[in-house]
Amino acid sequence: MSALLRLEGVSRRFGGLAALDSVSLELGRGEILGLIGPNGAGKTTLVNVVTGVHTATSGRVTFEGQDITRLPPHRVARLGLARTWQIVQPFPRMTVAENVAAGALFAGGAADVASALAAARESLGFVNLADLADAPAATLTLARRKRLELARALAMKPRLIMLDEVNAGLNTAEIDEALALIRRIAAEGITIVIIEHLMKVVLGVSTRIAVLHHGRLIADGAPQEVVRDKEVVAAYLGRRYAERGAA
Ligand SMILES: Nc1ncnc2c1ncn2[C@@H]1O[C@H](COP(=O)(O)OP(=O)(O)OP(=O)(O)O)[C@@H](O)[C@H]1O
Repeated sequence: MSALLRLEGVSRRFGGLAALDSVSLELGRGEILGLIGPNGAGKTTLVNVVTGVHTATSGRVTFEGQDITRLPPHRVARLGLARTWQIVQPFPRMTVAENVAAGALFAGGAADVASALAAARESLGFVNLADLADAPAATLTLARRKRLELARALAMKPRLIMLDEVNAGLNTAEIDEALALIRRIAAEGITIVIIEHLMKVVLGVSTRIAVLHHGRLIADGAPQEVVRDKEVVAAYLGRRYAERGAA
């Protein structure tokens, strides 16, 4: 089966810093890839390079066999590749539904405003925010703004969704809800890349884990193998986590 997303030797430099250093990675349809690594490892940069926010300094990115390395964000979105942003910034005066509809229009998933608003209400229902559809986005709590962000990405009708720390700052009950929601997204047939620091979430949903460290891919494989990998433990998880995990 051909890969849905493929990165071949992708590097991205910012001045003298290699935020991504020759990363090669393949993602198959239906996978849930947990992308982990320390702060500054290059995770968000990888999402930015794939979604056209930044252009790779070298290397190649293909989506469903099409070269997307130099496409701008709206063209990437129109191919069915949606993402969430780590820092959630909805248009504050627009309603929750209007914010989500804007995403559907951006990605070309809706032909006009009325169908974009219909798609928005559907995805707000999916993330359990339907009752706040007509509230101004500025009134939402952080946890709800994160769900709005997810709804906005889902309204684009993506085949692949890249989730950048959608669960940061949630409490235990909210984390369980988030896990259930990610599984429901996967059950819709949407392939997922999830950047996440909460290992409970990463291990709870990922079918595979990839680890970045200083812009390099240092591990990529089955979750239980990756979390025992010596380099991953040294760079990110720490010995205490590994001992707890093994126990
Ligand atoms: N636009 C930019 N200009 C300059 N440097 C950047 C830019 N974006 C990212 N970087 C740098 O690239 C490196 C990788 O950053 P990135 O945000 O991708 O890491 P991350 O793994 O997502 O980190 P975190 O877990 O803290 O979100 C960091 O050193 C960061 O400072």
